[in-house]
Amino acid sequence: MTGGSAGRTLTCMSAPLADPVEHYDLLVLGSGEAGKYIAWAMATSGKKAAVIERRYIGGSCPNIACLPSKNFVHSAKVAHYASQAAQFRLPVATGPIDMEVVRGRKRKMVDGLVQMHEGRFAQTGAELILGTGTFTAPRTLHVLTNTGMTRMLTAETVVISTGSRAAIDPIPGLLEAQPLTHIEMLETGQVPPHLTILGGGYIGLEFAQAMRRLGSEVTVVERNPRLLHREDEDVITTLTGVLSREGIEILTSTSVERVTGRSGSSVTVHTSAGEITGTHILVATGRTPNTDGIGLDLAGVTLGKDGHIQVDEHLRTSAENVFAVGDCAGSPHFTHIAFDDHRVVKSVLLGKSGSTPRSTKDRQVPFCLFTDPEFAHIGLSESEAKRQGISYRLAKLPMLAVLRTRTMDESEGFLKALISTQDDSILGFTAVGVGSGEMLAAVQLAMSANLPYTALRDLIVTHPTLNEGLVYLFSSTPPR
Ligand SMILES: Cc1cc2nc3c(=O)[nH]c(=O)nc-3n(C[C@H](O)[C@H](O)[C@H](O)COP(=O)(O)OP(=O)(O)OC[C@H]3O[C@@H](n4cnc5c(N)ncnc54)[C@H](O)[C@@H]3O)c2cc1C
Ligand SMILES: NC(=O)c1ccc[n+]([C@@H]2O[C@H](COP(=O)([O-])OP(=O)(O)OC[C@H]3O[C@@H](n4cnc5c(N)ncnc54)[C@H](O)[C@@H]3O)[C@@H](O)[C@H]2O)c1
Repeated sequence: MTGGSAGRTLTCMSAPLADPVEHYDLLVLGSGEAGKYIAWAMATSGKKAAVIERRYIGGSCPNIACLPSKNFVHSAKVAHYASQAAQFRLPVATGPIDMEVVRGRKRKMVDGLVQMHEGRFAQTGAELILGTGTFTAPRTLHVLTNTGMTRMLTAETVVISTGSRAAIDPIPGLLEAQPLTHIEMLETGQVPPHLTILGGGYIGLEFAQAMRRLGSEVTVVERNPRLLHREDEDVITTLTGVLSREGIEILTSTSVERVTGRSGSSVTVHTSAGEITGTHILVATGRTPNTDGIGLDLAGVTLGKDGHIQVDEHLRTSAENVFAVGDCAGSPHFTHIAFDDHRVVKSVLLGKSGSTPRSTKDRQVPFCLFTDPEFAHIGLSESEAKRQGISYRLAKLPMLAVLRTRTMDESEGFLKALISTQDDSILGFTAVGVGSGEMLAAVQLAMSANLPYTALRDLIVTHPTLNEGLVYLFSSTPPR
């Protein structure tokens, strides 16, 4: 190991000392969802394993992505409830939101999650090396540690799990405007008076509603004709209606030509639909994989056209005994998919000899957008079925018919399922409504177990729960 500048001066006086090479069974670059679980599993099975992480212990999800954003979403929901206090004949909460308090609750949660991860490293014996890793040769990583030391590491097996970052389009003036990404948004200590959000996808919509409920004026600029443009029309109509009624300005089919000013004071977005002047700008226009500048060419790892690492169905890269997982490997950008990637690689590394390893082929990709109401989906969508010419029977139910929603005064949305015309299998399920993300798993389980829709239709489900809605939904399936 070499030290900082003092150490380097000493070595210059004689022949430079190379770092001793330290050998591991497994090295993981990046401590995100898939990587950390692989390292913990390998260490638990007696292997010498280490994870190199430059900043976020446990990866994006607990530090700067899913969990802190859902923490904000929940604070915003509480603020929304408070704003409806009069309707419930409760004392009315007044005054603006103290964003430092909102951020403080989020920071406390994140601190707890980081401690939890540190505990898991200690418990499993996987080494956590805090520093930045770069490949210098196949399965060889140079690490500049966060304390200024350098280390040279090799391993039998390497897993690349470097994630992705917010894409910033080359729009004139955008970079100079110092826009917020989700990272800065989640660290803001003030409610932005007027937040302009570029992108009407997952990140854009979750933040749009949360920040509106916390007190911002919000404008969403989306280049496509619709928000969430890949989703079914009824999903988009419902969510667009909810967000508009909450006072969010939505501009679709709008292209951004240039940006002037600076986020944090005054910033103007010049668009095809005119100028929008706000105080802050948030970019939420997609993700760029973290695959540049880490020596992947020296490691023999091939990239695809979009910058993701090329992998096979077992997440093997072009380099022998090197795997890539999660966002950087082009897996659908969800934490639960990264978690499944870990199962795939674990089954290759630790599976019983002769057994077929798990694969990414044809796996289910459920997802949930955490707006209020939530939007959750699994399997075939109606628009996709039409596009592919797949016939289906449609069961559809307004959330108003799920009686639990009436007790909460949260009856917006619907449930729908696509049922095969050949047999009784469930092809797809979509829910827009309160608790949709929780309801999804029951239908998903039926689908993965190849149960007919009648299994859910005929279940005795506790009354009054949201899942009871599934009984009514599947009872409305048209006959074959
Ligand atoms: C705002 C936001 C909200 C989201 N909400 C959800 C949600 O609700 N549900 C959901 O399923 N998904 C959500 N996602 C997506 C989800 O966060 C990602 O798909 C998931 O975190 C990807 O995990 P990963 O392991 O591939 O990468 P990451 O978790 O990003 O891990 C990569 C790690 O590698 C480190 N790293 C990178 N390069 C190096 C290097 N050279 N040396 C050392 N370390 C390095 C990074 O610091 C990082 O910690 C959200 C994403 C964002 C941005
Ligand atoms: N609840 C969740 O599971 C969750 C939450 C947040 C993020 N994520 C994951 O993170 C990923 C990234 O989220 P995201 O919102 O950045 O990407 P996204 O792909 O979901 O949405 C990006 C949106 O920006 C639009 N866009 C792109 N360039 C634009 C421009 N120049 N001007 C205006 N609009 C533009 C696109 O048309 C698209 O609608 C998601 O795809 C998702 O996989 C998941």
